[in-house]
Amino acid sequence: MIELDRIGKVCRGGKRALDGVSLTLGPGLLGLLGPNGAGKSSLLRILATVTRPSTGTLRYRGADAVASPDRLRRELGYLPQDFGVYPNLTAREFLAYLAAAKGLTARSARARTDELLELLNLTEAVRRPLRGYSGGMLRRVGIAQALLADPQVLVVDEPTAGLDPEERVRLRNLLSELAARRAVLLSTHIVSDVESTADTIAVLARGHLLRRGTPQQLTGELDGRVWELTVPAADVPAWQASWLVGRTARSDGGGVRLRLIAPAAGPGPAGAAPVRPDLEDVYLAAVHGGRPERDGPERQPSEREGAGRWR
Ligand SMILES: Nc1ncnc2c1ncn2[C@@H]1O[C@H](COP(=O)(O)OP(=O)(O)OP(=O)(O)O)[C@@H](O)[C@H]1O
Repeated sequence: MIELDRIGKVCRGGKRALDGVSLTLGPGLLGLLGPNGAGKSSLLRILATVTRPSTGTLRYRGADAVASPDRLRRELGYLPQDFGVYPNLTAREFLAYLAAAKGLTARSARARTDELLELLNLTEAVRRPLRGYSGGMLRRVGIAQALLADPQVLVVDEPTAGLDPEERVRLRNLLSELAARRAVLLSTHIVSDVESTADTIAVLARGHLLRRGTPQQLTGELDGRVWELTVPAADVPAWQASWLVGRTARSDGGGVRLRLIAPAAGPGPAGAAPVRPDLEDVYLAAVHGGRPERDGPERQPSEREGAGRWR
């Protein structure tokens, strides 16, 4: 449906936000994971044709969408990260205004607005000005505006930022439902936003696409590389210096349970138990290359230390 081929973006001042990113987007939910500054927003702005790539091509249904963006613009809904509203308008007035700007007739705008207010559970608040809405309600208004033209493609940039856990779950479920009938791209730095709902995951860091696949494929790639063991609390910094440490948890006996991600499959440290990799491990391994967080990318494990250690 949408093909990005070797997309690069150099920002004003020379900063390279994206470098050679190739990605296809089809029906279903694609979760774009990456830390702050990875280039997610830059990629989404290019997809939404708000900005042009410096290099590479963007194609929609086979046609060049940089040279001729009209069709993609008509068929794409976009919720930017810094989505703003007119605080004195009600949700209905705001959506009606945007529907008019998108060229919907007054009649279809009214029908579509009512439908979306219902879908996004905003009917009760419909007479109140937007300035009194919670963060979660405003995100839902943001999703509603992105859905006004019943888009084939929905692109949402960090939509769960600032939401409480309940609102986060509701939004996650809604996006998953919407992805049943269209292509949805959801960017986030929070693994749990996409863990149970994404059909495909892509991991972006430092402007590069590091991984892409189904959650099963990506976790399968880490088989034999994730370990857990309990260590005394005082030893945690030493482990963190030589291993990529994922989740930690206090254990009953006063120690700390560590989750270790090795750069390659091999024997784990003495006393460690192999565990099933999850998407958080995939994300950390991709972003840090399986190395301890403080290490530079060129570091290699010494043979004496075994496959798992980087010292
Ligand atoms: N207009 C711009 N001018 C200069 N640098 C920019 C511009 N837009 C983005 N950048 C830089 O490009 C890199 C990628 O930014 P981008 O906003 O795309 O990342 P992100 O993954 O969306 O992160 P965040 O979640 O923090 O917004 C960052 O280092 C950012 O500072």
